[in-house]
Amino acid sequence: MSCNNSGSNSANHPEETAEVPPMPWFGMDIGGSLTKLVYFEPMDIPPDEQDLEVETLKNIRRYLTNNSAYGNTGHRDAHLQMNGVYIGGRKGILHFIRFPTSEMPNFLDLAKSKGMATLASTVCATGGGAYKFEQQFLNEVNMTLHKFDELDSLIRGMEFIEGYCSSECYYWENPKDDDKCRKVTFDFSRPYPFMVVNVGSGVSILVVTGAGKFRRVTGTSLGGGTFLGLCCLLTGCTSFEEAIKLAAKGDSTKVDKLVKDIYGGDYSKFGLNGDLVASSFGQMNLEERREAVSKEDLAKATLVTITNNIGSITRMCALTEGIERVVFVGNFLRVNTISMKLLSYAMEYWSGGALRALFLEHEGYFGAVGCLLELMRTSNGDQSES
Ligand SMILES: Nc1ncnc2c1ncn2[C@@H]1O[C@H](COP(=O)(O)OP(=O)(O)OP(=O)(O)O)[C@@H](O)[C@H]1O
Ligand SMILES: CC(C)(CO)[C@@H](O)C(=O)NCCC(=O)O
Repeated sequence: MSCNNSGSNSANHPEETAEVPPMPWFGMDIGGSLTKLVYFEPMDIPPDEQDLEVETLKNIRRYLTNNSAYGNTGHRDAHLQMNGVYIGGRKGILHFIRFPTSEMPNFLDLAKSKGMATLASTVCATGGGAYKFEQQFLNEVNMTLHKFDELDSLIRGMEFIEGYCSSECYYWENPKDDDKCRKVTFDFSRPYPFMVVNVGSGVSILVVTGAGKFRRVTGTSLGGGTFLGLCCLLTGCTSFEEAIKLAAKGDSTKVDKLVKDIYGGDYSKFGLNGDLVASSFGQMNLEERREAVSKEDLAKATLVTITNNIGSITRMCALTEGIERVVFVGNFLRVNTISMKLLSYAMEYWSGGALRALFLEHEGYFGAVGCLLELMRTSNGDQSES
């Protein structure tokens, strides 16, 4: 990940250097589908401190940084790694790790086996799971979770990373044209006001008006979890990656009813192009149509349905709020250029070019980063939210 360190966040914040908690430094976002773990690996350990460093701490560092897969389901996103980051007056590397939240019992076993319970470390967590798993963390690894709000953490993490990486923010140019479509870096140094659409299991839509100033406008339960759940039901696939691969090969127009299927062409009076979806899954009431579709078509139709619904709600919010820039984040967008391009096109098309869809490279990790930053303010643990 190419990040310049000249952003405003590369300066050491006074509150971050005052008194810092003992290592290891983690930020954890325990979501409805995925748990995101951001680990700060210090690169400036003086030799005398290296000698003093407890074996457990060294082992944890080695284990996390030497592997990119943990068990069957944990992954480190090495392509997102950020070098030369200053946090809490220390210089180091940020590592980005994820695993399914359903694997939490295995994660706790692993943490126990690596000796986490013997370290006097503060663990900061956000996301619903910080509340749901609080007791398990205490009982099984003797860890008290310091909990932070997921949306506060999200915004804090976005501001930090955007200030660090000049190429973090981008948009898709010519999203409808496969030959001309390209990813273009967007200068997001003067961002306010903007909207954030966080597409996780469910979707939260926020309006951000200044540094750390935001409100949650609305949300929808039809999100990334819905796409994956429906796709598993309809196609028999068993993972997000598989669902996206199927969708990439499918044709949703065999599943959906288009305006031209109803009108025979455009519905010109109200500007509805014939190729527009009039009714998602609208062909599937007929047996012969059902027999003619493949699981690839069904996966694509599911992806298009969920994405267009998110796009439609977003557009209405942006209109109501009078906002022109929308940043889409969340792991639903992971390896999912189909949805990013659809959202880009939909924002542009329906707003007559006024709205721009923006995306961030560290798409699903901002909550965990924000949480790690909060850790710097909790050396004595008194900032935790109840
Ligand atoms: N490897 C994966 N396994 C499961 N889901 C994945 C994976 N990669 C991407 N996804 C998608 O990302 C979504 C989860 O995104 P994210 O991690 O941002 O949300 P979350 O924090 O789990 O959910 P919420 O914020 O609603 O609690 C899933 O619903 C799925 O659509
Ligand atoms: C419940 C959360 C905030 C958990 O991250 C998220 O999944 C969400 O915003 N769901 C949508 C809830 C709604 O209908 O507004």
